[in-house]
Parts: sequence; C-alpha cells; structure tokens
Amino acid sequence: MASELKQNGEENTLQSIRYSRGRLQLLDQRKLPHDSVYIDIQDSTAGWHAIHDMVVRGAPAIAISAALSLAVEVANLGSVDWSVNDAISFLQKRLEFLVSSRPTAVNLSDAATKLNDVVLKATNDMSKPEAIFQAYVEAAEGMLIDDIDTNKAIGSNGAKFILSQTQKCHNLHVLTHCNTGSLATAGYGTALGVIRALHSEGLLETAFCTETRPYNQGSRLTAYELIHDHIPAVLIADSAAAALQKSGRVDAIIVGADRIAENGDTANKIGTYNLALSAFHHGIPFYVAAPLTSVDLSLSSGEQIIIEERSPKELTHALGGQGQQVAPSGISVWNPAFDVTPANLITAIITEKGVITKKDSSTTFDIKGFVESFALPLTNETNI
Ligand SMILES: CSC[C@H]1O[C@H](OP(=O)(O)O)[C@H](O)[C@@H]1O
Repeated sequence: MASELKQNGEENTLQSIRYSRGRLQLLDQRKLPHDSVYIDIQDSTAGWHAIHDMVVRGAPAIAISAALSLAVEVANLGSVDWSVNDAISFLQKRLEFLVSSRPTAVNLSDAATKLNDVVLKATNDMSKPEAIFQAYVEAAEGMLIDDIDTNKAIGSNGAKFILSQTQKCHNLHVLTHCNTGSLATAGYGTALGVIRALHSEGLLETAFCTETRPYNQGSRLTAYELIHDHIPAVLIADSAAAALQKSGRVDAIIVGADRIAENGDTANKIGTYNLALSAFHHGIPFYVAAPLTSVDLSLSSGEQIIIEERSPKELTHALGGQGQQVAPSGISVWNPAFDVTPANLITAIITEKGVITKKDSSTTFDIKGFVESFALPLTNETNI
C-alpha cells in the first residue's frame, strides 16, 4: 500500500484536498482569499459536514472529498470483528449518508455508485472484511489521482476547440462564472482548466470572472486562482456580465457543470442561465466544460434536476452569510444555489474524452451516443 500518496507533486496553496493514506485535510474555502487553513477530516461524518457547510465545494472536489473521508475512516478503524456483510453494509450506509450532503452535483452520487460497485466486486473475489476495505480505499484514492489527468484533458480539448471556432488566433477574452479551478477539483480545474490551457498556450488576453453572488466563489476563489497563476484577469459584478458582452469584449463564455442531463441541459451555479441567455442574444459561444462524471444519463432533460436551496443568510448577510447583516430582518428569501441552462443555449460541451457538439440542426445533444462511442459505463443516478 502506498504510504504517502503523491497528488499533483507539489505543495501549493491551491490544493483543496491534501491526502495521504489514513489522513485527509480539506482547505477551508470559506476563509479564502484571506486565510489558507486546512481542516483535518477524520471520518465520513466530518466529510459530510465539510461538504454541506461548503468547507469544500465544487462538483468533482465534493465527490473526491466524500470518498476519501470514508477511506480515512476505514483506514483508522483498527481491528473489527465484522463479517463480510457487516463490512459491505457499513460502507453502503456511509456512502448513502455522504450522498445526502448536497443534492445537485451528480459527481457525488456517481462516485458512490462506482465505489459501491468496487465493494460488491471485492466481495465476490475476497472473503475478508479487510480485503474489502482495502479495495474501497484504493478505489477512492484512484479518484483523487485520476481527476487531475481528467482536468488537463478537458483543458487541452477545450483550448483546441475554442481556438478552432474563433477567427482570432490569440488575444482571446473569455468570461467564466463561479469557481471551476483547482479549488473545485483535485487540481487544475475544468472550465478554469480550459482558461489555464489557453493562457499556457499564449492565446489568452483576459479572463473575466464574475463575483458569483451570493457565495462569491468568483471574487473569493476564481480571482484568487487567477492571481496565483499570474493569469490576466478582470473581476466583474454578476450584473455587469450582459453589458460586458454587449461591449464586444467577450469572445467566449466557459462555465462548469454540476449535473448534465442526457440531452445536454446543464445544472450549474445560479446565474449561469442568465449568462447563457445573454450570450445567445449577443451571438457569443457558450461552452460547458465538465468531466463525464458530471453526466447523469438517467435524466432525459434538466427538468428533473434537483436544485439545492441554501440558507437565506447567504443573501441577508455579507460574505455569503459569514458577515454582517445587510438585509432587514423578516425579509423572505429565495436562494437556489443552481439553475438549469437548456441545451439549445449551449454551443458545445467540453469533456476529457472530446467535445460534444449538436448534430445537424438539433437543439439538443446526444450525450448517450457520445458516451457509448467510447464504450464507457453509462452514468446513472446512484443505486445505493
Ligand atoms: C468544477 S466545479 C462545478 C460546479 O460546482 C460549483 O458549485 P458549488 O461552488 O456550489 O459547489 C459551481 O456550480 C461549479 O460550476
């Protein structure tokens, strides 16, 4: 067993997840950009709270953090007088509990389903609880390691495709929303990974990032990442995004995803739909960048995606609910954390396996066909 799991090989302040077998630390993203504080996560209960309270956030990051929180719990169990069935039941119940921490990002339930499959397969091959626990831990660790390669493939595919679609051969101005970088993944990022790839190829003039109220993932996290990587960046208010597009200073918009339905309808941070509507009006290409673990083929359209509603305090108090009260007591609040952008407003979906475009005059995507073309396991809602 690897005693020290090397992740992206370098210590940096953008590492949302720090892991070695038996130990998990999560960067407390609620304290960024001012303080870089890591919290020790001892078990799946602590993992659940870290995800629910947005210590860690971002669809891939919450899936990996959940998986690893149970891995450290298992690694530190010590000797238990359990049967094989006890071990399976324990893992399945903890995975089901972890999935309940946040409802919208499918990556979390996708990871739980895959880990459950690993556990059941291990049961067939081995007859000791320790062996089943070992199989679980190694599979969870694999998700951490694989994510960075996935994100770099998304970055490369996205940069090539965006360049192929624009008349400009450099000096691109790209607008992004929320945070989809190293802080939302195991490293490098998805939509922000595409921006990193464009920058590293010398193709990017400016990355515009929205502040992304009410939780300010853009002003607190994406701006932090862009400054950290010395990428030329401009922060704008969410409400300035349409005016910026009207000014002609945006060549493309690229966002992440929390759950993509079979037809390409995409749930993402609240405000994404606004951007897509404005992009459509201004004739600006609108791209979604996400790993295939963000696809939920069990949903035919975005109508069925559950949208998380978060605390009113995120609006009535500054700093996403952590600061002073700014709205009068007693005001009613509606605070959906995500919205759904219909496929007809999305130009293309950039994945680690390639870019999904619409066929002919279709207004929707055939994601099932894309996934099957790689003979990949079909992603469906968790079955645990
Ligand atoms: C690559 S992260 C995907 C997605 O997650 C973020 O939501 P949250 O910060 O609430 O976890 C945002 O919707 C990103 O686009």
